[in-house]
Amino acid sequence: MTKPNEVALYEKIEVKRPIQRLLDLTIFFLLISLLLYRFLILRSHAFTYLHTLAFLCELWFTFTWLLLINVTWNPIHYNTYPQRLLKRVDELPPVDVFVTTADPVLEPPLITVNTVLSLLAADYPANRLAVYVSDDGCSPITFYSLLEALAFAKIWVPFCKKYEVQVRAPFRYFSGDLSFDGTEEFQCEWRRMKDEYEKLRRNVEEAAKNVVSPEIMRDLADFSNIESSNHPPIIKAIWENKEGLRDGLPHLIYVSREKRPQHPHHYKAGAMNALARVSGLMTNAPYILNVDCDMYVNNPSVLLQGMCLFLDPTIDKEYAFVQFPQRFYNGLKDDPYGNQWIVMMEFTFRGMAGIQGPGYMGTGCIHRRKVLYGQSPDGANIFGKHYDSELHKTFGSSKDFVNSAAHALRNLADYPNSLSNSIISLKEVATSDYEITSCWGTKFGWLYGSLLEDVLTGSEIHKKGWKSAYLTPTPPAFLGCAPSGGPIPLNHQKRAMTGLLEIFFSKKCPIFNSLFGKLQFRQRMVSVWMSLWGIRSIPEICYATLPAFCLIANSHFLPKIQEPVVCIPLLLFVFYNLQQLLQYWETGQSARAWWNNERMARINTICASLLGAVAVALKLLGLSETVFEVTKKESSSSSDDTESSSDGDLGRFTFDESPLFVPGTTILIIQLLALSIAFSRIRQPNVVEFGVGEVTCSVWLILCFWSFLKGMFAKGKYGLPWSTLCKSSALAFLFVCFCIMQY
Ligand SMILES: O=c1ccn([C@@H]2O[C@H](COP(=O)(O)OP(=O)(O)O[C@H]3O[C@H](CO)[C@@H](O)[C@H](O)[C@H]3O)[C@@H](O)[C@H]2O)c(=O)[nH]1
Ligand SMILES: [Mn+2]
Repeated sequence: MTKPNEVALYEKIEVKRPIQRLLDLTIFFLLISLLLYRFLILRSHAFTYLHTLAFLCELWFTFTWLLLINVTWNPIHYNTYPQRLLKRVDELPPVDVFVTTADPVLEPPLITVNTVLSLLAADYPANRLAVYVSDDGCSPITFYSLLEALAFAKIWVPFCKKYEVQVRAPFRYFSGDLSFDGTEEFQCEWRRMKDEYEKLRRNVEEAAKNVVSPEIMRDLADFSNIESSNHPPIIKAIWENKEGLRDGLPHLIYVSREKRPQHPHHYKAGAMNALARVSGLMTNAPYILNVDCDMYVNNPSVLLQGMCLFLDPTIDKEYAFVQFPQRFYNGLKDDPYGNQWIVMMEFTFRGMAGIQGPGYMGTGCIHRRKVLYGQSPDGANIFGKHYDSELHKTFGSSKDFVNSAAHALRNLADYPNSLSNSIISLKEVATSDYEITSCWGTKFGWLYGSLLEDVLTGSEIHKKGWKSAYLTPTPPAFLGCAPSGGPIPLNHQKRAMTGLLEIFFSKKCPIFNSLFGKLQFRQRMVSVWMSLWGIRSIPEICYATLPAFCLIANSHFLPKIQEPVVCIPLLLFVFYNLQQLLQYWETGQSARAWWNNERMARINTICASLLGAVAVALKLLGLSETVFEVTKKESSSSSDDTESSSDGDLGRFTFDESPLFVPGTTILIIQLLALSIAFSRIRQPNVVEFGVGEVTCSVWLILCFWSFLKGMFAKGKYGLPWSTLCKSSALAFLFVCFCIMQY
């Protein structure tokens, strides 16, 4: 598909990475050799637990390596031609945009406001765009902030379009200085805009501190005496583009779905489904873009870019969704928390794009509405029928909604476009018990059952045979806020691992589910690779204890330095790290960034995945439910964002009492004890069984957990709390006793 085509709106280009492929295969070959070596040892010597455990772990590493090669083997790049699109298409299709926010404290409203402003100002006809904000926190402050945002949008949007501003989230735009190349008029307007934005910021921040004037309180009457987890639905059209002006402001709608303690609300997936229904009644656009509240539009042409893939006349098979990468604006130099995911996006998502398509990442994605409503590529619905007169059984009891869904499924554009759709229907579809008799969340929509509703929803779409695309425009399409510190990224990671394991242990497990479905074989392998991420902690922790075990019990699991086979693990170590390093260089990052990510990967698997596995085990045993903990977003737009930490502390790892830090601290203490015991033995060289291999592994692990080592001696949030140190020391002590018993 690389032939240049005059009429095509996009083209797909294979990305050539011969060195990566060569390294992939070399590493695979070395892993197989290591397995062979292990196997021969097990056969020639008597059975030992040590070698068996090492063999099993290495078998696992080899298997996941093979899966990873499958993921990254055929990277694809898409080029899009929005200019051709504008010439070819008279009327662009409508798009509904969903923004989700859940907690005005963890997600400061100013962040949501900026995201909404960047969406209202996107390059797309205003009469074809509607922005829906879902507020799961049902917060008057969020609502009030949106009212304020609207007032500012009335001057901000024309300003952006007149001067072709690139970054349309004001907090980012005004974080830089005025460049003095503009005309005098521009400079004057720039200053006025900046002042107005400052006013908006102050109002929003003061509202968050509950300093709201009485007149405003009148607007907020609906929110009085409301609990965020127990309230009726609140739906308000903040702005309606009544005259349908192309250059006006898009619709802006606030939605807070009903919540009642007796009905599960299914977190974000539940919010998205409620938005799908509300927007179905109001605008019913055939395309839906969704972003998290912190993901602002960084490239104003994103919607046009996406449309290039949906509207291409030469296309043979439609795309179900177009995913943009997750990129972050608050990334620190050299990625100290390993939370910028640049390599992961570039290698794995681009790789998936070369198979059936990238997974859905939950944000920065444009979907076809009918696909979310469960339609298959051949037009059949979830029951395999092409026309269903009993849609109400699927979509719930609202006749108006069923009618709108029928329109969407049949690609009809004549849906009455009015925000003033009867308020009774609107509230009906946003109630907390609406879904009870329907298939929402079970057969279509955003699916329930995992904290990673995105992975689940995306892979169900692929299973129907749909493909998806991955667009990586420059400048990046969206930018969000990456979690930083210590506890926040680990919690974030733990939630992801929990979600993956929930999928793995559910009826939707990619290994068995619809084994003969329309999922391409290699895409199935991608799903398996992804869902297995959650259990990586177990082999990794086992393997991480092997060198320590050997040092204490005076034994060895790696070949000795004088044996020729030592070159297998040695080369494996060299080539693996070389390949990783090359990936960081290829994406324009430093060696330091590579190292930071390498150590964070160890910390994440050993700490976060393990606790994710525990959470899922408790869920499977029926002891507790998994909870979607919203990630804290820092409002770097506020003037007092320096957070009392000096520059030198930027990127420094922080700790709290969370059990997340126990596994890592334990592993570290074990290595330290093991090394000291080993050194005490070196004085009697003829009895020493362990070798350079074991010592190197142990030292490597200490380097990976260096921030924990520093945490042992630091104070405050930079120090490991006593309780964690005690728990970990006790566990490490038990381990050492166990090893000494084997000696
Ligand atoms: O009950 C809830 C909980 C969360 N959210 C929203 O969900 C989004 C994601 O939450 P966040 O805490 O930022 O999670 P992240 O891990 O950063 O999100 C990633 O992971 C999620 C789960 O896979 C995806 O849904 C997201 O799109 C993806 O960015 C935010 O907009 C929240 O406001 C709700 O609307 N309702
Ligand atoms: Mn997020």
